[in-house]
Amino acid sequence: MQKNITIIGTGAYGTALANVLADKGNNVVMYGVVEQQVDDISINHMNQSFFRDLKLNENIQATMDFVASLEKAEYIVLGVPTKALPSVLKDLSKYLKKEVVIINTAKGIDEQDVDLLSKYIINTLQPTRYLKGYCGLYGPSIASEVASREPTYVNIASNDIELAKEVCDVFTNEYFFAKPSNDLPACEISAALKNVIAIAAGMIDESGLGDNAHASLLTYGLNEIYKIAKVFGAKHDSFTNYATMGDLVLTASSKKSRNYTFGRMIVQENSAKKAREDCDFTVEGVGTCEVANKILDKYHVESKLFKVMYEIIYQNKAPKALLQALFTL
Ligand SMILES: NC(=O)C1=CN([C@@H]2O[C@H](COP(=O)(O)OP(=O)(O)OC[C@H]3O[C@@H](n4cnc5c(N)ncnc54)[C@H](OP(=O)(O)O)[C@@H]3O)[C@@H](O)[C@H]2O)C=CC1
Ligand SMILES: O=C(CO)COP(=O)(O)O
Repeated sequence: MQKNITIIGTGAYGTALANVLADKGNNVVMYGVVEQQVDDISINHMNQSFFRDLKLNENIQATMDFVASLEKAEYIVLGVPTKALPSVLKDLSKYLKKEVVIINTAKGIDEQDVDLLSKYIINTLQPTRYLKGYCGLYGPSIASEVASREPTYVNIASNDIELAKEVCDVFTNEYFFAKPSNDLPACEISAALKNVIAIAAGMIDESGLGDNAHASLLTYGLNEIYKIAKVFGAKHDSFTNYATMGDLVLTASSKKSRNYTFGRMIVQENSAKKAREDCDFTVEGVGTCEVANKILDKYHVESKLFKVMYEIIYQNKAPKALLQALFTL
């Protein structure tokens, strides 16, 4: 059955998911803060800031009017980066007037409480009494490929598995396949932390260490992610699904990944500081690396990989420290 869905954010992923949902026959309204993107979607049925000449589903509407965008919403997809969530949630708390299911796609960790992003979102919206349910959507899904309607599998994770199944039905179409998971901590912690491993993988590959080293890093990284996710109640069984292993393999191997590309820039410029200054695209792994280190401290977890990545990104340690930490005796 046709659902009314609002997507917050007219960036790469919000737009890709709008296409998925509209192709399924849902009514999709996007809310954006960038006029050029909103107009491009509404008038030209394109979002050329991200997808050049790709034609989007013509039924997608876009607006800069937040209140109007929420009017009919039954489901709200949060399609903004983690750092934008506080302001989006503040606005939602103010303007929500009917019950909605929230589907978050931001890959991050709550920096303030050093805790799950889902907990932060739920705790912020619960007092409104309009939060009907919460899910996270995670998996190996580069936005441009999703927008081009290339086959993609993701997990919809929720503490309420029946809700996860319902939301999977809302998203699944002939090229986008959503599978339910009841392990929200595994999916969301892994979705966030894999971006740091992707930066490390970009560094390893740009250093010319070879495919063996690349695969070894991913194996090591997945184990380190599990060690940290366990703190939040993640189950080991969940570490072979799309949101965990799948997204790590993709993001840490694809030249289309911004985190991986940023890792390569660090080695090219021989400085994470310089790479950060030159980087004009969203790289969630940078912020996540800092919170990951707060988790290590708070919960007394050891991780050589996350520690050295913090030193490289935030303490100006030379990029070669990664190789010394992982590939020397
Ligand atoms: N791109 C991808 O392949 C995938 C991304 N994700 C995740 O999705 C999240 C969003 O990423 P992505 O779409 O790529 O990011 P982008 O940088 O492409 O787009 C983010 C969009 O959100 C806008 N925005 C920022 N603040 C607000 C706000 N307060 N209200 C409304 N819109 C706002 C930005 O505007 P402005 O430019 O002005 O800041 C921009 O249009 C990230 O957490 C990412 O990890 C998940 C899977 C795949
Ligand atoms: O999370 C992603 C794919 O699943 C997108 O990765 P990047 O943010 O590194 O481009």
